Amino acid sequence: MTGRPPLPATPPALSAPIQSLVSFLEHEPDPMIVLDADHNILAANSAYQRQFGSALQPFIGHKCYKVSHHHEVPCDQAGEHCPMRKARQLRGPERVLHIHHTPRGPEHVEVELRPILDAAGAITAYVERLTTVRGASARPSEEGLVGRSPAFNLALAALRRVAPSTLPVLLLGESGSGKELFARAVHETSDRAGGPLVVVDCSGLTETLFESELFGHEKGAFTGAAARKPGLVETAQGGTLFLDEIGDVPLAMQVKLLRLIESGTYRRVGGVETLHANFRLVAATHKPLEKMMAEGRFRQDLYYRISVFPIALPPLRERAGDIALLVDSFLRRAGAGTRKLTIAPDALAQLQRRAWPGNVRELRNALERARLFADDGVIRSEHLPAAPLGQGAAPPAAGALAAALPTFGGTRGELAAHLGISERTLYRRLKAQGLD
Ligand SMILES: Nc1ncnc2c1ncn2[C@@H]1O[C@H](COP(=O)(O)OP(=O)(O)OP(=O)(O)O)[C@@H](O)[C@H]1O
Repeated sequence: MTGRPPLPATPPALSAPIQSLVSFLEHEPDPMIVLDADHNILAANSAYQRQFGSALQPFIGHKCYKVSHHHEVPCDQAGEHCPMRKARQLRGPERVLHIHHTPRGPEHVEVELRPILDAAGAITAYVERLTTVRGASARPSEEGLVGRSPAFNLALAALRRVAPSTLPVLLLGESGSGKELFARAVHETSDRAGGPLVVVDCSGLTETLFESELFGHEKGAFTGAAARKPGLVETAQGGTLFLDEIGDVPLAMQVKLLRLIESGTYRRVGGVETLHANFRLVAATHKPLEKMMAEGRFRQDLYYRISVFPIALPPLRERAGDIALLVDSFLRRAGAGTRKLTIAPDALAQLQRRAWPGNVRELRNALERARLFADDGVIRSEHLPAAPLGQGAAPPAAGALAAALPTFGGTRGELAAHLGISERTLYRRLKAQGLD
């Protein structure tokens, strides 16, 4: 009746309780495996065989770290977190985010490991449930978030923890580091994914505009209000409200925002009716909110409301290991439907050395530009924008300064201008490099 493929041959040593466990797991829709305390895979259910099984890589009787990571030693000896070790200590479940080798290539996989205890309380086996993470890709992808560096994985793991809850999320990161993409991923991984995601760019909105955009207005509320207009809070009903650049909300509006978040109610501009809001809040900023709070530029009560679950998004220079993956993804996106674009190794190396103050957005723009010059479909060094002098990644910048100093005939002020940095920065860098 099940129509499922039979369980694979299991080692004869399986005890009766473990055998019952295996047949129980067979009816689970998620991929699951049973492991012994020595990391050996004893059995796998059909869902696992469908998603992760491969004729080229047998798994029964093999070590989990060998199958999933191609490691020769357990994960904690290869620089990763081993959930088995923690589950053994806790004698309870442990969940981690790993990158696994799969028949499709590397994938972000959430691993939950549970120890199975016998009547005497001894651990007899472990059950591992694997959930493929959607919305973030560890291999080149034509859409969404891509990344697999430790810094990126940390932010992704935090996102996976918070997304299913109703807690507000605060995304902290430099411009172009992916805050909006992360906000989308929070929404899409939450149980509000079927509802709307409403993005509000708080920068550049005056007080009055902010209020009428957010809360809407009644007909005749102000000159030009010819009809009633619903606000973005109303549009976000049942979904997620993403307040981008929340650090730019004027002080006078911060108190209205606080009231909205605290009471869950609001009024349209010019209206008397109290409306009930129903949204999950995600906010983002590149500004130092704590410092602004200390200076009285950001309300403390609002800060504590929105910062329940902060996620720091790494700047691109802290995840240079992802540059090749991002480049590959953007070239696929740019070349979709037309010709295939590739990049020469030295051009890629050049991109990997850059500091990228504009982060992923700047990298994407550099490639967009470069492809217009790549007549034969290969992006080469000469197609890339020249790195601003003194602004590359640390080693070349240091080199640029040391090289410029003896040959530069002008004053220090002129040298600073030539390098595109302030005189103060120049002095600081000279001092740091012992060149002063
Ligand atoms: N991890 C990532 N994978 C793929 N693309 C990314 C990633 N991070 C950012 N991008 C791309 O970089 C660009 C900038 O990202 P995004 O708009 O999310 O940044 P931001 O931090 O919100 O920027 P800003 O603060 O300027 O609004 C977008 O085109 C986005 O698709």
